[in-house]
Amino acid sequence: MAKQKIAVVGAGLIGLSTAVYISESISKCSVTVISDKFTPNTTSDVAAGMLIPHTYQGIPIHQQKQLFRETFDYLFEINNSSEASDAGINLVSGWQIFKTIPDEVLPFWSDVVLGFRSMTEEELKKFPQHRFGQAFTTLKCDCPSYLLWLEKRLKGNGSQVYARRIEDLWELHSKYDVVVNCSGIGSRELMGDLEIYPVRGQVLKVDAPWVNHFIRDGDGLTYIYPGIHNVTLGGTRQKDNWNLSPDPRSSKDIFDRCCALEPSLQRAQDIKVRVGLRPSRLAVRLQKEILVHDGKKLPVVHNYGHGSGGFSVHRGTAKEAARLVGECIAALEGSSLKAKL
Ligand SMILES: Cc1cc2nc3c(=O)[nH]c(=O)nc-3n(C[C@H](O)[C@H](O)[C@H](O)COP(=O)(O)OP(=O)(O)OC[C@H]3O[C@@H](n4cnc5c(N)ncnc54)[C@H](O)[C@@H]3O)c2cc1C
Ligand SMILES: O=C([O-])CC(=O)C(=O)O
Repeated sequence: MAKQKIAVVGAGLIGLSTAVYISESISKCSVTVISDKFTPNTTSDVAAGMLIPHTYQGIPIHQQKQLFRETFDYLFEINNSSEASDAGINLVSGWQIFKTIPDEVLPFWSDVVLGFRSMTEEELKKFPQHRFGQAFTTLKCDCPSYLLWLEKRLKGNGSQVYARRIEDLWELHSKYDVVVNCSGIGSRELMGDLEIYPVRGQVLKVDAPWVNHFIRDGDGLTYIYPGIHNVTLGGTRQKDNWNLSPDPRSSKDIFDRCCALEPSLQRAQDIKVRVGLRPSRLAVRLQKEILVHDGKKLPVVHNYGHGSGGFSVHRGTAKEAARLVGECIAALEGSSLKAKL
């Protein structure tokens, strides 16, 4: 039987990781990634890349935990291999601190990260404004390195990668059997999905190599995340704001908030400002859809809407998207067999 041709739209974290999963798990297909932007110009490049889950209101907690666990285990294996530095993956320990005791003292992901415990009184002395904290070790991606590594893996296994903007998924019908839509915030226009909205995030990427412990305020607004090449200082969360230009007042506010938690950051050098639009939705859209037009059918698998947590769940959602692609291929093969009989 001829190989089924799969087009993946989008070359951010979700498109590339989904394309890698499909190409490495389904032998009877060829994979092509088509995207208008590539690293270093995607939202995924702006992210801090920390594996700390955000809660999706529209997904049952046990499923979110499973998506996180699959992603953590996958990246932990890379971290423990000689690929770690090429892939830009490292382990990082640190603190999530709270001004008041949170409702969830033990979050659902506490037994997936490593060594989760409450902070001691001694540790909390560093943060006089905060009353409670969680200490743990998790993984961090250097996002541009990880995206390049995924792209290299894809090209290495014979997949194709093209730069092109898609206005309508039907453009792909004549050449591809199944389309996988990983266009992130682009799905608002491409699919007319009004459930997806941007949450603007501005961060600073700074040089401060002496900072090697992460600090995250539990309010989710202020964070200091040391990575392989720089430290990410955050942030902002501005719902429905599409502005990709850096705002100098936000930069000063972020810097001041981070210095209040880690005063040594006053000496940080080489400060770069980055802005990204989190593709936010009540739940990730991880679903099969058969588009029908003029009697023709186009099987589509959607995988978009990861909001603030794409890095934390990407491998899990890639696996589920690949399973749905497998179902589409089985249905196509079944119908072509029927047509021959
Ligand atoms: C400031 C900030 C910090 C973050 N920190 C973290 C973190 O620490 N941990 C975490 O888990 N998550 C974090 N995130 C969230 C994470 O970045 C996102 O969830 C993730 O990057 C989404 O990936 P994506 O591939 O869906 O989107 P994108 O990276 O936006 O990729 C979408 C792709 O689709 C392409 N595309 C769109 N429309 C079309 C079209 N019509 N035709 C062709 N191509 C198209 C785009 O060019 C792009 O290549 C952060 C986000 C921000 C903004
Ligand atoms: O909240 C965090 O710790 C980082 C993040 O995911 C974001 O800014 O979206």
